[in-house]
Amino acid sequence: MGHLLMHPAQLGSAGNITHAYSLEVSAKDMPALSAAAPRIAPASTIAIPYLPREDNAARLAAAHTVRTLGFEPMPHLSARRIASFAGFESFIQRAVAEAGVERCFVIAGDPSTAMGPFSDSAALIDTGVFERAGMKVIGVGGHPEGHPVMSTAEQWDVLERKCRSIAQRGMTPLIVTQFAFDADIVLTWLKALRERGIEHPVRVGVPGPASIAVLARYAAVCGVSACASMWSKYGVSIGKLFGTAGPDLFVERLAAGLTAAHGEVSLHFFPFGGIAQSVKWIEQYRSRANPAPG
Ligand SMILES: NC(=O)C1=CN([C@@H]2O[C@H](COP(=O)(O)OP(=O)(O)OC[C@H]3O[C@@H](n4cnc5c(N)ncnc54)[C@H](O)[C@@H]3O)[C@@H](O)[C@H]2O)C=CC1
Ligand SMILES: Nc1nc(=O)c2c([nH]1)NC[C@@H]1CN(c3ccc(C(=O)N[C@@H](CCC(=O)O)C(=O)O)cc3)CN21
Repeated sequence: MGHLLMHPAQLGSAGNITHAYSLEVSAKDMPALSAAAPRIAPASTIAIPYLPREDNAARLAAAHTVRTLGFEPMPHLSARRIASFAGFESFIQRAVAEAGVERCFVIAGDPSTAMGPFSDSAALIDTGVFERAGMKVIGVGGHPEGHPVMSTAEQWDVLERKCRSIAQRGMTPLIVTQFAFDADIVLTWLKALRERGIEHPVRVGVPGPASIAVLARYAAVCGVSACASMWSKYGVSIGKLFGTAGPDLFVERLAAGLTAAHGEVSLHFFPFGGIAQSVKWIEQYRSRANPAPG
């Protein structure tokens, strides 16, 4: 991925964990992305979640905006929310034609039953629509905290199969994990992933700085655990469940724990507190990790 923008001297130093980060920005937040764009490295990946209240026109317009701003749009496709094969195929074809989309992220989605013909993300991959449209990278979800319906063995099996299918279709698999508040759980999961011989790049989901109330609400909506011990590890004391919290301790712990055995790892930010706040947090983290010489 040709967007090395840091000075070569910075590579390999502590601040490097934020290098080539990606951001998740929904269609309604495109004005905020445009405002923050000068502070984000050109060609950065911007994921566009498949939110239930947005339609395909809004998602395609967002992908176009991302491309126009000089970034790499990565639309999400939520298998269970897609009503028809034709709708799926035309969305992908239009994403390519109108926004030059080359990467997509597939996920089952939260509905307990499929609204159309696709009950899981493998079903989308197996249509062949992605490679026929010229897609280059397909992202799949990683679940370091576990999965509500699958056993651990099933999770690895499903992840391996999806990655194999993407590669066999001539595309590059990418694993993007659900956000989490406990870096140790992510490190353990990464090690297990590599021990299973899954060597594809991983983007670790990181919650952007936000009020603790907002973080707790997103955790609840997304089924992410946020118990007292995790809050405390995240740097939020239980007597102080107001105010805001950033991923400082999470990212520091992750960066400190990463070794060559964890393979290629970068960060994917969920800017729950707003795009500008996440970008500012990353700038501040970098300047702390890589103080200006002199
Ligand atoms: N702690 C939680 O509550 C978590 C929830 N999830 C949810 O699980 C989904 C997993 O997505 P992928 O990894 O792309 O799985 P996937 O598309 O690869 O599907 C794997 C298997 O899980 C089943 N499955 C997936 N989502 C389901 C759901 N919402 N209800 C019942 N069965 C489901 C599928 O039918 C399939 O058998 C996410 O969309 C998310 O909604 C994921 C991780 C954590
Ligand atoms: N299980 C699961 N489902 C998801 O949809 C999901 C994840 N996990 N993990 C990460 C991202 C985060 N996503 C989300 C989830 C919910 C909203 C949402 O409901 N937004 C509301 C505001 C909610 C609030 O502030 O409480 C909105 O109106 O945009 C947005 C993005 C999508 N993703």
